[in-house]
Amino acid sequence: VVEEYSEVARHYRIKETVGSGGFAKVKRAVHLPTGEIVAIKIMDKAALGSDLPRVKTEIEAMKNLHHHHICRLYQVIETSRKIFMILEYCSGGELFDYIVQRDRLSEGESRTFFRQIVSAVAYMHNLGYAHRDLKPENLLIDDEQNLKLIDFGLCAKPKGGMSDHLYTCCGSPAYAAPELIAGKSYMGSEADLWSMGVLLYALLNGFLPFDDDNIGMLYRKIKAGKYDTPDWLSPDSLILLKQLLQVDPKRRITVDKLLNHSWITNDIGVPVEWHSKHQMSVLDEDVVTEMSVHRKVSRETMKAELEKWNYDYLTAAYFLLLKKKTSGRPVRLQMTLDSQPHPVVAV
Ligand SMILES: Cn1cc(Br)cc1C(=O)Nc1[nH]nc2c1CN(C(=O)N[C@H](CN1CCCC1)c1ccccc1)C21CC1
Repeated sequence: VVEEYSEVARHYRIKETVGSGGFAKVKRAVHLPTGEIVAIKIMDKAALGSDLPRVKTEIEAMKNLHHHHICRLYQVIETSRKIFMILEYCSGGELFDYIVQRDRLSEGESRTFFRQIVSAVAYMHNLGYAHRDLKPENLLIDDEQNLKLIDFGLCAKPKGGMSDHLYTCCGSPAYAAPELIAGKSYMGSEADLWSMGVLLYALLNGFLPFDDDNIGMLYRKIKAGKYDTPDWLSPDSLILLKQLLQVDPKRRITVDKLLNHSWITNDIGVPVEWHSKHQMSVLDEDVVTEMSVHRKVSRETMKAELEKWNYDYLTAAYFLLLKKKTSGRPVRLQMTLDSQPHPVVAV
């Protein structure tokens, strides 16, 4: 087992497990060169079996998705038996647990979170991706109360663009759109909007619009599209829920219409900004300086290496130094294990 972790252990000190799912587990870790906290998603290739393509899908998608409300991928390490995804750490855990702990959220808090979800989904849809598994378990809260979207194993980027239809039935039943469970061909983007309706309902009520222990009954409820409307729901939120939980996908609201929807802009006044705050085209000069000095190479050499975006330890060091800079911490790399001078034995 040791050799499986040797590559990871060179740059990371692995801490406790924060989540374990079917074929993967997630551990908190420290990135030794910067001291930054990260999350490492560890998957055993043998245990993955036929699910291995999902991991490749997730990795390829995350390499193209750079957004402040999408969990960032820093590095990928593949050994003979394991795949390690080094990802952004969110200390607030899952939105799901946050809602459960509070029973339900106020309209104001629901709006703050929902705007962040709209921002991430609008960014994805405008890049031609559909998430297809939107639910509170896949939204993490970071240390600044920002939501970060995770789990892109089911996301799709139809070859023919967003107008192309998808066929694979996937995602979690309670959040699945009627056309998806009807087995019809469907648009990933339209299915995402339905899931956002289920999400908004869960934020505002603390329970699901369609729920049943019997999967057949659950499907019938979803296809009927009828849900309870507790008296604490405002008229505006009822209107928005109705536009999202439209059984006919062609009549369902699109994410572009959501950006300046009256419920979305209530009390805030401005539409949702979906463009990414992360820009990838220009490398940050301070970070390049620190890295080129630390590795004793010219800035040009370091820039050329970084622009390959290999998602190796250089990519991780770049992103984590940049995160330090934006958080106002010093842009400094510590000596890592392999570049540490060997301990001199005290004579
Ligand atoms: C729960 N929790 C409590 C604290 Br404090 C921090 C966390 C926490 O999970 N933090 C965290 N930061 N970054 C991540 C996580 C969890 N995490 C995850 O990717 N978590 C998902 C959660 N999915 C939701 C539905 C099924 C599984 C996961 C996927 C596979 C195996 C285990 C967990 C990442 C790596 C992106």
